[in-house]
Amino acid sequence: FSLDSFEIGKPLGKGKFGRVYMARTKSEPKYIVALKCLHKEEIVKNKVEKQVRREIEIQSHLAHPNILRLHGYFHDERRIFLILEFAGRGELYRQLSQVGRFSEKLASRYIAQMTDALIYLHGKHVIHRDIKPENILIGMNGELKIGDFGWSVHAPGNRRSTLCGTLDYLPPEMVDHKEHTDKVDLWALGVLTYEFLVGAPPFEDLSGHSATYRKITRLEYTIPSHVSPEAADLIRKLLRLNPLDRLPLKEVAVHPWIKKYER
Ligand SMILES: CC(C)CCNC(=O)Cn1cc(-c2ccc3c(-c4nc5ccccc5[nH]4)n[nH]c3c2)cn1
Repeated sequence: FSLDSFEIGKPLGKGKFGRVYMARTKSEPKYIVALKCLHKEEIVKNKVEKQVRREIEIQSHLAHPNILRLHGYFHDERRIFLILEFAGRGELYRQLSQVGRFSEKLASRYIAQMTDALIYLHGKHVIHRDIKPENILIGMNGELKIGDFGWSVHAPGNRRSTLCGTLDYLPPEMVDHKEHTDKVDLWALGVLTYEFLVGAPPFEDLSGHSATYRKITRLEYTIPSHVSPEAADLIRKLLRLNPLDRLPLKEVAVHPWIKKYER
């Protein structure tokens, strides 16, 4: 592949270190993809070439219906191009902000898909570490696709550089810069379940980062009464300070709130 193999369409947003465009292969079969353009000088300037190489290496070996595919990549002297799967219904956080919060049925089916994807990732000793609505896309048939692998590492990981963006999904062990395991994704799954049902993350504190840190490390959150007892039970079993106390993925997959709505 080269840039010449594609007709470039509308911009789909700006991911990390670059922009993403809708694109179509010129030759038959005409394939719609998301073409991400990364600028080499940006990558070098931000000293993330190792991370980008690792992310490309990780993502190119993953194949799961709920994980966004990296079909391939190529580069010219200035840029790296990633040929990513096009997700037909766009960004999950947009859907969530449009409707406010999801029904129990939709939230349960989404969490079941995320659980499947995490079982697959952890089976390959990959920790995602950045599960949040902004990194999840929706496919043509309404299925979720985990996108960005900006922070995935081979377990056990120990994040070095500072995190940018929201802290809402950070588990206590990462707040305290402790060594962490794949159990960080279980915490994030609990935060995601809460946010799908409530419309805001459990430890959100708009007054700033330190307030959010404090709520996380003290496990300060409340579950609104409209959330069903089964969903509340699952949230409580995932949002545990001790990573070893969090419900394992195999048990999440058969939890009553998940079984209740499965197809
Ligand atoms: C190597 C590393 C630094 C980057 C590797 N990871 C990514 O590139 C993660 N990433 C995926 C995207 C992305 C963004 C948007 C889309 C879309 C998409 N489909 C849409 C439909 C309607 C409206 C918006 C849409 N965006 N499909 N696939 C995408 C893929 C952006 N960054």
